[in-house]
Amino acid sequence: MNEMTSPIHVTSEIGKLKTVMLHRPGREIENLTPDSMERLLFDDIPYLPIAQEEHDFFAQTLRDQDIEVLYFEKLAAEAIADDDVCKEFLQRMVAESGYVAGATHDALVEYLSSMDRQTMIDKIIEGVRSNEIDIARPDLQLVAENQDWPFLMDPMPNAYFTRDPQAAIGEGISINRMTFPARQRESLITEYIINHHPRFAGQVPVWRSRNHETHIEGGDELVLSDHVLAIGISERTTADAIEDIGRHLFKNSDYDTIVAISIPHNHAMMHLDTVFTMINHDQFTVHPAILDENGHVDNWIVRLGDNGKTTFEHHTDIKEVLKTVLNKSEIDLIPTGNGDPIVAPREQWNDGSNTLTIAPGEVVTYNRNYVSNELLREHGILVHEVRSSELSRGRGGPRCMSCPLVREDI
Ligand SMILES: NC(=[NH2+])NCCC[C@H](N)C(=O)O
Repeated sequence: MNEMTSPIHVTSEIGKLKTVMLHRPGREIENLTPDSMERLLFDDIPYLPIAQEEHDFFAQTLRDQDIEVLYFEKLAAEAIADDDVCKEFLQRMVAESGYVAGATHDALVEYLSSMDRQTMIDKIIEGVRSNEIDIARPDLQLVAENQDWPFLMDPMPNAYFTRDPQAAIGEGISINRMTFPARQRESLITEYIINHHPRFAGQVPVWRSRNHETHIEGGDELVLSDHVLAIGISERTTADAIEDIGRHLFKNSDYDTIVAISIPHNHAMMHLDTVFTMINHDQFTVHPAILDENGHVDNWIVRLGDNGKTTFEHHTDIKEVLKTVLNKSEIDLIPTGNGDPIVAPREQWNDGSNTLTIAPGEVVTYNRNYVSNELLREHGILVHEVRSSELSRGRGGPRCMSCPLVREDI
């Protein structure tokens, strides 16, 4: 199958983007509080109406480039159109929210079942407050555990970072086991979209499902070419998960090489794509803080050896590794914030390295990172800037906020 017939087709980070999945931030954002935001992986509370304006501007910027924009929440509502599928989905969603059976479980299922499909999905993402439903005979869980917590079902404020719960690779997808409870239910929604939405059902190989103990997130999964991936070993992605997805890809797809890159395990750099992105055939952005004084970073080339086992080779010179695996004579690594000791960390914090490439040498970035943007232009890149005051408070930029589903081959 090729990009014309397959619902998913992503053989690079840079091929002309044709179809992308976004989520428009909704009332889940207004369910953040100072007490919950850290656990919900936010550093501040965005002002929703402006965040939505900014997000609409982002979506329109993509549409203006002839990119088809699909919305996660809409696909989800369509995926559960069938009554039995919807029932099963609700059962699993409420269970993963902490209620396997009992009065609270029953009340939540009944409450959500009374809504039309779109309202139901929006509500699940928004979260359900304790005072929204009357539970006549509370169960032990409600009485003993939920006293001080205002939610029966937690909001999913990170849903607008559609990059992470899944990643399109070739004609297939990885449906990700997320690291933190704050995000784990997002990929349950993905699972229903892939298994039940008519656009995808039965047509998309799943390279790795969310039924795993070790985790991997889309922000760490970079598709460098039609046979090479780069995957971050990070706060969110374990080496075990990388080898696991490698075993499946090496056997069942054209992918034969993974460059596993070790990055610091911290909140500012939670995924590889916050410090390293591909923007052209031979150009990358890189945050200088992941490199040592020689410009090196620990990385391993993972391949398939004899007898179905993976092999790995340790390297440090990432430039040389990229030249080898991509078969290029030169690689241009463009430092975030021009490598300045103040500008680089400041702009990285607001996703100055998190570029979404929409065609070779053409990217979408946040307008606030003006030093990095200027530098990209000096390196010959065409930059579309989008508004970023409120969206950036969730620690994600244009790459995090988008899940490419179809790109042209390069
Ligand atoms: N691909 C990315 N870098 N995504 C950023 C996600 C940010 C989100 N608040 C989280 O911590 O999960």
